[in-house]
Amino acid sequence: MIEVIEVEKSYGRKKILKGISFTAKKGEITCLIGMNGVGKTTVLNAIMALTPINKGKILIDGSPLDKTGLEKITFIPDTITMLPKMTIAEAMEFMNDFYTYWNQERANELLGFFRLNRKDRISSLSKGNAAKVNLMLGLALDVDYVLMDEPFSGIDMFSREEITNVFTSHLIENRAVIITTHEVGDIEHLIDKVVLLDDGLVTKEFSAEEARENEGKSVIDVMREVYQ
Ligand SMILES: Nc1ncnc2c1ncn2[C@@H]1O[C@H](COP(=O)(O)OP(=O)(O)OP(=O)(O)O)[C@@H](O)[C@H]1O
Repeated sequence: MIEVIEVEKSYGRKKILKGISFTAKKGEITCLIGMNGVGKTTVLNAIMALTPINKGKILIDGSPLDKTGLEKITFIPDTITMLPKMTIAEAMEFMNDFYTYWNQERANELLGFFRLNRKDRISSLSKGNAAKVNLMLGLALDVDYVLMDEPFSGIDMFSREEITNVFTSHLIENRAVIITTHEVGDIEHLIDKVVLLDDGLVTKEFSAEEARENEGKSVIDVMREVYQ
């Protein structure tokens, strides 16, 4: 489990996170939802220790973040970080050389799943295919925790569909996934847990299924209540 406990973060004098707490469990997709600029990426960066926090704690499987904890997590940023001149095959080789937990079999399966051509250059990819390569590179690591920053942002409907299909496949099962988004739309049915962020705080953390079954509310219904 990832536990984010009372985390505070300022950039200069601007306080972005004012004491954020939530958990993300294995076998669940946790969705961090909030308007643009609320601090979703900052939360992911804090979990990955890419940005120092001012207060609070982040625990991975009960322990503070250290090198071992970080090796259990993959962070899939919202833009591809591979060199544009690389082919997909070269990007895969790079990941294989760099990461102990790279799983070539899983990478090949993801390539097939997304119908990607390993000879294509990163620079020649459409936005949708670049997003798929990005996901393939992150998901091919055999790690328990997957952080995805806006995986659906700015891509067409069919690519979105293919990407959502990955979430319901065995390629994800048993991992803890944290996704950030500012629009829930067509991923609503995939989400197990919702964490709503507003003005530096978690305004609500709830199970999507419980809201549906107990209150007959969709995630969007709950968001309307909280934000309006
Ligand atoms: N390195 C930085 N230095 C200063 N300010 C920053 C830095 N990174 C982010 N910010 C500011 O912190 C706030 C939160 O940014 P963040 O990217 O975490 O938001 P977000 O919720 O992910 O937004 P979006 O949905 O637009 O991606 C924004 O006001 C942003 O301008």
